[in-house]
Amino acid sequence: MDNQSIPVAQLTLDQAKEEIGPLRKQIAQWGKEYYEQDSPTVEDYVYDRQYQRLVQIEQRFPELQTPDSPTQQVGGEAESQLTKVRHEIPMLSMGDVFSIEELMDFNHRQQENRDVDVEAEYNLELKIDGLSLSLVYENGKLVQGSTRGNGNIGEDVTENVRTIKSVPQELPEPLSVEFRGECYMPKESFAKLNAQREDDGQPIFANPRNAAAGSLRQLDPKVTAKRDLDTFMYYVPEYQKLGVTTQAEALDRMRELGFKVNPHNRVVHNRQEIEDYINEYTAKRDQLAYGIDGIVEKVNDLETEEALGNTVKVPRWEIAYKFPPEEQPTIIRDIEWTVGRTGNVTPTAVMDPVQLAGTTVSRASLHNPDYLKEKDVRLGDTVYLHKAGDIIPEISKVNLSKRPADSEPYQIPTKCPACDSKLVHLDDEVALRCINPMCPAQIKEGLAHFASRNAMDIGGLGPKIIEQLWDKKLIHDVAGLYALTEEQLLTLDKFGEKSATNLLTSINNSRNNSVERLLFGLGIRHVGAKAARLIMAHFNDLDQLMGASADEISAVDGIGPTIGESVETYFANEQVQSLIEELRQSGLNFTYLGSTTPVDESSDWNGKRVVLTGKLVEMTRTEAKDWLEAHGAKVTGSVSKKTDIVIAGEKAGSKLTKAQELGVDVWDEQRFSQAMKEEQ
Ligand SMILES: NC(=O)c1ccc[n+]([C@@H]2O[C@H](COP(=O)([O-])OP(=O)(O)OC[C@H]3O[C@@H](n4cnc5c(N)ncnc54)[C@H](O)[C@@H]3O)[C@@H](O)[C@H]2O)c1
Ligand SMILES: [Zn+2]
Repeated sequence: MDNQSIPVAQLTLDQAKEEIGPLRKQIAQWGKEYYEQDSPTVEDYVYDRQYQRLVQIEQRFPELQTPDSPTQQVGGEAESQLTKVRHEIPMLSMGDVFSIEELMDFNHRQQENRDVDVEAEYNLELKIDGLSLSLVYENGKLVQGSTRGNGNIGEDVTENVRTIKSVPQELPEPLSVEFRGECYMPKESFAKLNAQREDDGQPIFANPRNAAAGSLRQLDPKVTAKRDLDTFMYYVPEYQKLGVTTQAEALDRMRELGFKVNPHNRVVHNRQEIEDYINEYTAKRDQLAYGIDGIVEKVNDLETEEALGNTVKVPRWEIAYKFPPEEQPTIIRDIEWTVGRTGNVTPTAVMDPVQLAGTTVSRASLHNPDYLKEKDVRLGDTVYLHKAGDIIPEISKVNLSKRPADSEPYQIPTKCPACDSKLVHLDDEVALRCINPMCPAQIKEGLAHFASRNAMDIGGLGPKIIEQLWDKKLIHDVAGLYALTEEQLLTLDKFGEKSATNLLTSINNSRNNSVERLLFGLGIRHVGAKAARLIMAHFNDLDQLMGASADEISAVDGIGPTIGESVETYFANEQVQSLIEELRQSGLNFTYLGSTTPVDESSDWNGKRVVLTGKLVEMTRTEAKDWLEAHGAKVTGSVSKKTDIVIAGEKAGSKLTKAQELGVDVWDEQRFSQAMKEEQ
């Protein structure tokens, strides 16, 4: 997607051809994650932006349109193990606009339709953030509930739907009609569910909509029953069967029949009324118990609606106005400092929880003391929170008018929160560090790193287990892992024989790893997975490496003096030497068996061309480069049109300028480090 910077209006046909394939692939992938797996990896408006671009390219170059483009398809495939259901009347998606101007344009175009006489009366409704649901009644009895799926084929969720309290099993009249609406999870239930899942160590849902979808699309209705799902019904395709003529009447009629219908709809006739409604609900949005992501405008007269009809993907009689990305005020309650593996001590703001773009946010990184001082964030301050890069919660600014009178500048700690030793700034780094080698926080992080996938790859040894092993004094360094017994493991919380055996097996297997994994796992500063591989491919044996000088190490192709010195200093340390001896006694393999450190091909970074520029704060350039390469990215020295991402640290110069000129995606360090965390 190299041309992304070029406005669609200026694209040549060749450029458009080049861009459109990968763009479609990306959108289809996001769609799959969102619709089928209920687990999106990007925020909605990241998706929307790319989707809009695809729409525009296809409009400008109709010859590039294909029937399998995501712009021609509704949702995802009904791929789960649930039984499939065919929708006699397709369940469609909806067009969207992002401003009142665009909405007015849509209305004008619609009213100028030569075949249909459109009277400008609209019914406005809230756009509920859930998933579409179809309910079929025969003779007044609920006979089928289904999801939208790809619009033509959905999933049968009848038994699951029967567990939802707001869905009537029987209507007061013997009607045979299909009703449609939204199944959603109230905000509070969503927050509770996620908190529960976090406690249980299960993955959390990205937003209420995905939580609702994940809960409704269950094989076992008992699971659905435990989730707090609710519904708002809003559409009857065969409205004649209800004897109504307008959308507003249809809603009233559904209410009479015992459905839950959202009370906030309003019939409007002009721009002013539309704007009033939008403004009103933009403001009220946060007070609602359920998530809404916009406003739906529908032609009120149902005969007109029918005459306008649909495209293959969206109705011509309705449109969604999407709310702009959010910013929320909240209050700083605490600033927490955490110690990383390299002793890097970083502040995190802890705030009153707020709903931000569909998720509950209560923490945001403040990165380092300089950043904190620059923002002048203080305890008790009211701040505005938004999602940087559409994903990362970030404090945009302090609301000074609300600063308490007795407020004082925040005091940066001088001592390590984990071991109480004095914190320092190493060679002019912005980062604060604890340099106590016995610091428990660092050792625990070090253990987690040692066990991680690209290092010793010890499955089952996560942070919670490490914490317990540490607290029970069962281990104090990585060598201790190899002395653990089943008996000891059985004393851990919720640890049965099976978990104990599994963990012991993975620890045992790790003894045979090729040595570059061990070298990387030791967590020597600047030595990433790739550097470890290059070094061990050259020295072959850990003893050889330990006998080598900084110069000899730096002489290895691809390894610079910083790494050379760091490795030499590390192995010169007596404590390190006795650790290595212990590891040898434990039977660890010290030789290079040919590279086994995998390049992570499933990573989003695989195949991306990345340029690093400027000074990074949380990590060194080498660390960043190694990490990127281990995730399949190609790190190059200069910016060109082929570059996918430029990661710009502080004081970035000409490369940044060039990237901006070429419109290459520029990321700051925060965004990158967040992405790194998400890949772990
Ligand atoms: N983050 C991601 O990776 C990702 C991927 C795919 C799609 N998405 C998001 O999904 C959305 C597109 O999905 P879509 O095609 O399902 O469209 P949509 O969800 O934006 O709009 C259509 C749906 O709105 C719902 N709706 C809610 N209230 C309604 C009301 N009062 N009247 C009528 N319909 C109402 C219906 O279920 C309907 O199917 C976009 O917001 C997009 O950002 C995100
Ligand atoms: Zn410490």
